[in-house]
Amino acid sequence: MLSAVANPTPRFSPQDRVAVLLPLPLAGAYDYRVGERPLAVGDFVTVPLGKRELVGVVWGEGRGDVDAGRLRVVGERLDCPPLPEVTRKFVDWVAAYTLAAPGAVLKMAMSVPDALVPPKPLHGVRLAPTMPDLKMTAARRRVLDLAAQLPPLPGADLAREAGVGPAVVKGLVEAGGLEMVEIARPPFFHAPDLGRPAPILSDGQRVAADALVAALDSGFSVQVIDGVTGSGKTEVYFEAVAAALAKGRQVLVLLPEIALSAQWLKRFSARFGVAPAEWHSELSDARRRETWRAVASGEARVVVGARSALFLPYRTLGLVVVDEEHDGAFKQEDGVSYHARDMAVVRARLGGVPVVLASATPSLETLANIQAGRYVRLHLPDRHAGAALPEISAVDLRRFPPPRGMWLSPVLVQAIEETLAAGEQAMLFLNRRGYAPLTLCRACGHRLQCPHCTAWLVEHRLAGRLVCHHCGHAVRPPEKCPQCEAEDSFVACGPGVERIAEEAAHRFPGARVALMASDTVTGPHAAAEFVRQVADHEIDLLIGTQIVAKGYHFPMLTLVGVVDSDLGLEGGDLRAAERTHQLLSQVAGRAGRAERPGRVLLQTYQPDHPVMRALIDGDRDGFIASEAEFRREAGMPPYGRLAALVVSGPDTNALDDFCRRLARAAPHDPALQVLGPAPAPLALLRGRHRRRFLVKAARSANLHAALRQWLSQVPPTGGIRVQVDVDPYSFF
Ligand SMILES: Nc1ncnc2c1ncn2[C@@H]1O[C@H](COP(=O)(O)OP(=O)(O)OP(=O)(O)O)[C@@H](O)[C@H]1O
Ligand SMILES: [Zn+2]
Repeated sequence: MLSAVANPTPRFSPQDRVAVLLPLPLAGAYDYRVGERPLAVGDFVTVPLGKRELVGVVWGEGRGDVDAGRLRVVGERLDCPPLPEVTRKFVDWVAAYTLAAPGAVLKMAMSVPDALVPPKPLHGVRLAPTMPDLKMTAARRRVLDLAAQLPPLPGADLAREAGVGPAVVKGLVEAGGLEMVEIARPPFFHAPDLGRPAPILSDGQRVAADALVAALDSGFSVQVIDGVTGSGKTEVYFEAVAAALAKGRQVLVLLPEIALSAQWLKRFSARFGVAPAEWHSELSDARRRETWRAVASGEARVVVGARSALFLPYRTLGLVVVDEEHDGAFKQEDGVSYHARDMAVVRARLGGVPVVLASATPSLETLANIQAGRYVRLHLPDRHAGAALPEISAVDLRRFPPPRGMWLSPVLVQAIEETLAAGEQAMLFLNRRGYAPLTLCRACGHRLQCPHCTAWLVEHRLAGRLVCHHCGHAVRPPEKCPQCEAEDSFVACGPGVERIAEEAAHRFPGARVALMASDTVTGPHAAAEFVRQVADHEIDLLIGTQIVAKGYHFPMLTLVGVVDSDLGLEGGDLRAAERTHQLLSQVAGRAGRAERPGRVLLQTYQPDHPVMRALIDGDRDGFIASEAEFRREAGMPPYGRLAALVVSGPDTNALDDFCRRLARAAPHDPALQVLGPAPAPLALLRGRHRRRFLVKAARSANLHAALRQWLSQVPPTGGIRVQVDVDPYSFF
C-alpha cells in the first residue's frame, strides 16, 4: 500500500517535449525540449528562463502550447533522487485546493536548493600499501601505528587520536607513508533503538495503541486520540511510531510549535535512544541540507516538525501524527494559505498510510468528521496513574476586583500564597505579550499607533520599545506626545505579561518569579533551559503567554490562574468561543498532573458565559454540541464552507475601484453567498490598504470552480494583490 508506484515512471527521450515546474510564486509548468540525456518524471533539472538558469522538476508531458521552434532545451539533470511521485501529487493537490500556483507550492517542497547538490566527498587517510623510506620520529611512529589499527578516518581525527599536530599527518601524506582515500560520511541520523523498555500502558491506553498499530497495514485511515490532558496521548502514539519503525517506515510527527517542544524531544530520546530529525525555521542551513537529504534517502526515520515538514520528500512514509490537532498554529496565513492538519490528512491519503490526530480538545472540524464516520475516535477519559483533573472555578471580577492599577484579584492572590506556602508551583496565564497593549497621552488622549498598520503599539518595557505586533515596527517610547507635545504624559493601559510579572514580584516578594513569552525566551535552547528550571522547581511562579499552555508536564505545578479569561472572546470571530475553550482547557490541563491535585482560577467578568460554564462544569461535550448546533444553523464551518479574499493595494482609490469590478463579476449561484467588499478590520497592514470579501458556500457547492472562474475574470493590476484563503481561520 505504501506509496507503491503502480505505473512505470514516464520517461522522456532526447527531443521530447516535457513540462518543467519551477519553484516560483506565480508559475505553472512550462514546456521545454529534452536535451541529449533521457529524463524521467520527478527529475530535478536546470532550465533557462529569460536570462536566468533555474532548477525545476520534470512534471510530465509537455502541454504543447509553445511552438516547437521556440522551445528551449533542458540543461543538466541534477545528481540527486527524483522528487517522489506522492510529493508531486501532493504539490498539485495543495495548489488546486488552496488556489495557489503550483510553483508556489513546489517552492515549499524545494525549500533547500543546496540539498540538490551532492555533498562534497569526504576524504580520510590510511596506511600506504607499501611503506617508503621515512625519516621516523616518535610522533610519526604513533600516527602510523594507529593508522595500522584504525579504518580510514579524516586526517584531523587521526592527528587528534595520536595526540599530534595536524602537520605531522600532512607530512606523512606528502612523504607517502599515508594515502588519501574517499570515505563514507558518517550518518547524521541514527536508527531508533526499538529494544528499549516502553512504559506499561493502562488498559485504556492499550486499547487505543493497539488500534493505531493495527491500522498500519490497512492503508489510509484517520484515527483521533481524544484524551483528557495528562491521559498519556503521547505514550499511546509512540507505540504506533515504534511499530511503524519496526516495519521499516518513516514517521512524521507534526507539533504546533516545534521550537518549544523540549520536553517532547526529551521523551522521544528516552524512548527511542536517539534524537528525531527536527524540521523548523530555527535550523541552520547545513542542518536543513542534511535533513532534507536524509529524509529523501530514508536515513532520517522520524521527522518531528512544524507544518512545513509536510513538504519533505519522504522515501517510505508510513505514519503521520498531528499532535494538538486543534491548534491554530497549524494554519499558515502568508504565501500559500493552508491548514497543516487538513493537508496532513491529504498527504496520508495520497500515500495510502494512516494518520493520527491527537488532542484533549479536538476541533469542531475533527469532531464533525468523527460524527460523519470519516474519522475513528479513540477515547482516553482519564488522566494517567489516577491523577484527577483539576478543579476549575471562576473568580468574578465584578465582585472581587483587583486593587486599582493592579490585575490580580484578592481571591487569586490568596490562592497563590497558599500554593507557594505548600511548597508547590503556580502559573499565571495571560495571552498578551509585552507590558501594556495601549499607550495614551494623559493630556490630550492621543494613542500611539503603528504608522503602517491599523494597530496600537504595544509597550515592551523590558526591551525599551513600542512594537507593532502585526508588522514588527519598533520605536523607542517618545519623550513628548507627538500630538500635544506634553512631556512625561504617557500612561500604559491594560496589562501584558510583563506587567503581571511586575505585579507578581511586588506581591510575592519571596517567590522566584519567571516570565515566558515568545519574545523573552527565544529559540529552542532558551526554551529548553526555561522548561528545565520549572521542572526542577527552580521557579515558584511561572508567568506566560500561550506558549506555556501547550503540552508541558510539571509535576509540582498545582495552581493555574488565568488573568483575563474573556480576552479571546473579544472581537468574536466564528471560532472565538471554541478557541477560548480550547486554550483555557489546555492551560487548565497543566495543573495537578502528578500526585498533588490541581486547581484553576479563571478571572472573568462573565462567569456565566457558556465557555466559562463549560470549563467550570467540565462539560466539554455539552458546549461542543451547542456550538455545533449554532454553526449548523448558520451554515458555517464545519457544516458550510468559507473562503476569504483579501484584496490589498497601496492606493485606496484604485483598490476600491478594483473591488467594485470584482464585486460585479461575483458568481451568481444560489449555493454561494458573496459578502463584501468591506474594509478589513486591519484596514492597513504593512502600508497596504486592505478590503475583504467572504464567500459562504453550502458543502455541496463547487466552491473552487466558482472562485477560479470569478478571479480569472478580473486580473489584478497596478500593485493590487488578491490573496485567497480557503477555510479561513483569521478574519482580520
Ligand atoms: N503508561 C504510562 N506509564 C508511565 N507514564 C505514563 C504513562 N502514560 C502517561 N505517562 C506519563 O504521564 C504524563 C502525561 O502523559 P502525556 O504527556 O503523554 O499526556 P497527554 O495526554 O499528551 O497530555 P496533554 O494533552 O496535556 O499534552 C507524562 O509524564 C507521561 O510520561
Ligand atoms: Zn505595524
